[in-house]
Amino acid sequence: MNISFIDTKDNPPTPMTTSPITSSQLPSPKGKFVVGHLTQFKADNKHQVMERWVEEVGDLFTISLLGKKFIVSAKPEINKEILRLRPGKFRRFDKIEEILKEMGILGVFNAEGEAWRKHRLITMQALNRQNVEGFFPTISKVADRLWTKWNAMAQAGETIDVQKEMMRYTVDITTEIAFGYPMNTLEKGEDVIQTHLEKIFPMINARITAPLPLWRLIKSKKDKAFDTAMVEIKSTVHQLIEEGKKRLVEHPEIKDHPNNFLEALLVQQANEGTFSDDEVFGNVFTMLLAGEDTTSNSISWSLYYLAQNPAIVDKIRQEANDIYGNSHTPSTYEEASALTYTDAVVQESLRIKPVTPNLYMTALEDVEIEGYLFQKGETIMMQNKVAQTHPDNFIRPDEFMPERWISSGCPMHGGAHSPDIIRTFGGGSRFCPGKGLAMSELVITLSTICKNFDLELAVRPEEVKEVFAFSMFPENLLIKLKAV
Ligand code: HEM
Repeated sequence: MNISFIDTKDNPPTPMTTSPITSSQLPSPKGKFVVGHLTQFKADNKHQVMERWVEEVGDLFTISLLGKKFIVSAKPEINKEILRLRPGKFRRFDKIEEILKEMGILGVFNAEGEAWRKHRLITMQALNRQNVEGFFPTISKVADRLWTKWNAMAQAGETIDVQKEMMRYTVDITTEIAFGYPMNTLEKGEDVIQTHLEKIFPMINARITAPLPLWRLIKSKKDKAFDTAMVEIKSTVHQLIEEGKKRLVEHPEIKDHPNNFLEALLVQQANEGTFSDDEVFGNVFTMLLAGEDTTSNSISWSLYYLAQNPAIVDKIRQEANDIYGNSHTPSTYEEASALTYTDAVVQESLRIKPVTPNLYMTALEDVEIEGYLFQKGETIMMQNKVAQTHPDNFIRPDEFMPERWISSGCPMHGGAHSPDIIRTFGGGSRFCPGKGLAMSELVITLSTICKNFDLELAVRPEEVKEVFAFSMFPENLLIKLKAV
């Protein structure tokens, strides 16, 4: 049975000067009796469902999932303020903390309040500019491996399953940077850690978005496989922690120049004793969780557009030839940093296809923002992609135009351009600390690919679907390559 909620799209509630609007006064899309909007929300493209609702009822509304009310906000000024008011007045949706803790993961992503600060500090140090520069040889080595592999695939006329390939590529980079584990899934195929991670990541998403925690009552085959994978990963990382501690004693100079994130955490643990082994594990695992899918899916989305825009590929190639003409990949961090056109391509891709189109936050107290009152305990599902692809903020928003990020020579000069509303990396004090590393990986990878190959979509553009599972990825993205 369908019931009608108030639809106030043509006549939205406007904040009065004296009493702010509360969630009970907000409109709602049409839902179903008892389950509310659950049936539509269960889809793996729930971000698109919510974007459709924004078109139907406006940019601030409520939905109901099994009787629990959630606020959906696509208002950039409200979302920015919510992100800014953490950790004091808002927190990440508590289900994320609950699920990760249940899995034995305690790190910067799911810590809150004061506990979060100590995790944040060390994460920021480990991912600072100097260390990102130090990670360059790892990225460059794996990019070179990608070139070797894709060159062979191009010669053989093979079709490339981009998302799958990019997962392997970034897991190789991230595991080495996170804990010095030299994985080579690109060339050697299956790796025991990779196989476990492939079971763990989708399950985290499934549990965070599950309406009921059924796995606590009865364990499915997948739940059992997940438990085994978690035990294996923990034992591997704890073994690496022991080896790292030994290295630190044998080579005290590591204290000044930790080679990876795990070593940086162990130095902190030895100096201040503020981190338990479980917290060291939690943060190393968080690096994998936060840094892998996001980066690999962002590269995949960029390739989706590049495979349809040979003129942009030409420009990236031209820039690569000018800067590092004789090698397959940039040879130094300085060369990679000079790839400004490629950087613009990356920024455009992160604008138009943010792999994190939504972020969920809960109010820790009553907070009034822009005439709306968010009450203690209410959860706000922020839909940030909407503003990033809206004509008020970006001229011709649905077109892939890297030039909009280059101020000199920008053909859209004078048109709408609001870089401040981009939330692909979040905002406020919990802004993504891995942005520098991610940008570096993206630029080096795209430059390497375009310098060496012409790309062509092997499917029609409309056959590539946006799917959301912890982050948003292009399903069915197949391309063909031709070596140049
Ligand atoms: C294109 C790639 C990436 C995207 C789009 C991305 C996006 C995000 C977003 C949206 C958040 C939440 C921010 C907020 O709540 O305000 C976040 C948090 C985080 N990201 Fe990233 N990320 C990327 C890559 C990385 C990488 C490579 C790493 C590290 C290896 C990383 C580590 C983290 C961590 C540790 C947090 C939690 C920070 C905190 O809660 O204080 N991310 N990221």
